[in-house]
Amino acid sequence: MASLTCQRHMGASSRTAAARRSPVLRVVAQAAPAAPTASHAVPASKLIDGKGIADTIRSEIATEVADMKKQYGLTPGLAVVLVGARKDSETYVRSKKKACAEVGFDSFGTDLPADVSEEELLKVVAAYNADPRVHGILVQLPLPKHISEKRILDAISIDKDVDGFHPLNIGCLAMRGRDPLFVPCTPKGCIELLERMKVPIAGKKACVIGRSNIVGMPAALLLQRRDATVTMVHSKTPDAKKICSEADIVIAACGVAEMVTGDWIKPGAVVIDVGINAKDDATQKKGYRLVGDVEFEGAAAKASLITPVPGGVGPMTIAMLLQNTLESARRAAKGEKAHH
Ligand SMILES: Nc1nc2c(c(=O)[nH]1)N[C@@H](CN(C=O)c1ccc(C(=O)N[C@@H](CCC(=O)O)C(=O)O)cc1)CN2
Repeated sequence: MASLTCQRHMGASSRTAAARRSPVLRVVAQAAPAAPTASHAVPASKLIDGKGIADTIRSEIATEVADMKKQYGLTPGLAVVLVGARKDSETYVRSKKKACAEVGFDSFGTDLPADVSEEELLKVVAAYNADPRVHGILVQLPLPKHISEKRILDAISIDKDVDGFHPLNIGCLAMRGRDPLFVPCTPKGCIELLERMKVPIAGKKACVIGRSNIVGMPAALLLQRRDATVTMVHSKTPDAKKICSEADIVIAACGVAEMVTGDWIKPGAVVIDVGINAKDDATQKKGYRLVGDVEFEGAAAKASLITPVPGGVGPMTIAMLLQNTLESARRAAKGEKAHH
């Protein structure tokens, strides 16, 4: 096992299975006719424009990449590994590669069939671990059932773990006096939205709904590191609504479409919705529309600020991935490496 010195760097079931990964598309059938598209009815001053903020971050990154190329002759490189042919995963992988091209990164990709063996996948990861052109490695989740996600994520070099899912990175996130090399992209994006919107976090009550390894748990740790008083609620929490309705900041990542209704929200609270669910909507060309884990209009009526779905947290996930990869390339340019 690697012995890690990571203080050097700083930076920052349908129901339950979906909640473990996020933001991810979940399909929700709906008998009643579709409601009108949500964010139209809400004043712009209440909306957190995740897409706009992500675009700003991406152009900041493009400038830094150009500088890095000039100063060090180094181009950041991201490797994206896709196993199988899930439509949503294919879309996210395509978006990641496109985002790389737009900011001037090199991107590397390996697409493997759904029945690939764990050993083959481990070989691909090992090759990217050893490739000096690659500064970040991302294995798109979820993986097919026969592959141990744990084994694959553990195999990614912590120096290149731009998803921040390696247990050593998560462990450092959880410990006082330690900093992870990388923070998982979706929760990092949630905090970046709060910070760019100048939402005070220290001393505030925060409620994180959902306890997944990739969103809920790291989001709670990040809020706590910023001196919020954090309560995590989940499917076994008695009266989650009451706890949530006392929070100044709500991060909803439970994987249940529109579960968080207006009566969960304290007047003036800031609401960050991580969910992405497809809801039948006959008025839409595709026959569905995307909704979050928050019932948007009801929550927006109570909140001071709220993220829409789509256009909220989702685009930030990719912006944070680029940020993590850039940071990894910067460390490589400076010859920094975690101790193994
Ligand atoms: N290895 C990883 N796998 C997965 C992660 C992850 O962070 N690392 N997260 C999710 C999926 N995801 C990135 O991979 C992701 C999800 C959604 C979006 C996004 O921009 N969503 C848009 C809507 C897109 C649509 O129309 O469907 C939005 O919310 O506006 C980006 C990335 C699971 N797997």
